[in-house]
Amino acid sequence: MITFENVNKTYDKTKHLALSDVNLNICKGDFVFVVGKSGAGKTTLIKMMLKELDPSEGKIFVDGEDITGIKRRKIPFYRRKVGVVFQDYRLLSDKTVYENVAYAMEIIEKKHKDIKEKVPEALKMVGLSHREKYYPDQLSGGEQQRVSIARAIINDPKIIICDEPTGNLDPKTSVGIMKLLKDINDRGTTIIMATHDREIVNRMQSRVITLHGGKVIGDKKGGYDYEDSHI
Ligand SMILES: Nc1ncnc2c1ncn2[C@@H]1O[C@H](COP(=O)(O)OP(=O)(O)OP(=O)(O)O)[C@@H](O)[C@H]1O
Repeated sequence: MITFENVNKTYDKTKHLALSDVNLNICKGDFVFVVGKSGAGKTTLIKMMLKELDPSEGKIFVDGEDITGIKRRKIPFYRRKVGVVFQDYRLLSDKTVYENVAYAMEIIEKKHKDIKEKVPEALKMVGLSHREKYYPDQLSGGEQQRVSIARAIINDPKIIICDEPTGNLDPKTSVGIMKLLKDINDRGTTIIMATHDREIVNRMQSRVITLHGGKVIGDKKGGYDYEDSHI
């Protein structure tokens, strides 16, 4: 589903490699954590999957397509395959919960009838049917993150990429968000999640890709229990 082949990234030609010879293969339906200390390259890796950054060298394939070669005008079509969840939710403050989720369908010109049918379904899935008419600033952090997850799934992406989705949430709320992401994964959506949260990684016992200094230094199923002292 996602393949990195010999990917290198330098932001500045005179500086070090932000990613160095990264080779990865993520399969359909995987739940993958990307971990590593600050500056390890997690965000760089994620931005490449979103086609916000291109590798300096190497290739990235997503769902059989070489995304390094996609023309600029085709990028919005590529991004429809990928849902995104950020640490800071990124909801539109002047739109209600319903409107925030509906907007993701409106911008790709989905029919009004489909929007009316699908948005309530997505809000039900994330447990927020009763908050449809609320604005983001009337919601807790956990509720705002649920809205952003509803927005991420509304166009049925094959992949959801999460950058520190629990970074602003307390442990109990984080557990609820992880349960929701696991439910979405159980329905067949591939999930890639960058996180610093060891407890969550240990609890999930899923695949963990560890980056250090831009290199993949670990890739195995289990917890965040690397012997490597600098992680
Ligand atoms: N726009 C940029 N220009 C120059 N260097 C950058 C840029 N963005 C990131 N870097 C460098 O690339 C390396 C990897 O950064 P990246 O943001 O991917 O790490 P990260 O693991 O996501 O860190 P964090 O956990 O703090 O978000 C770091 O050395 C960083 O300084």
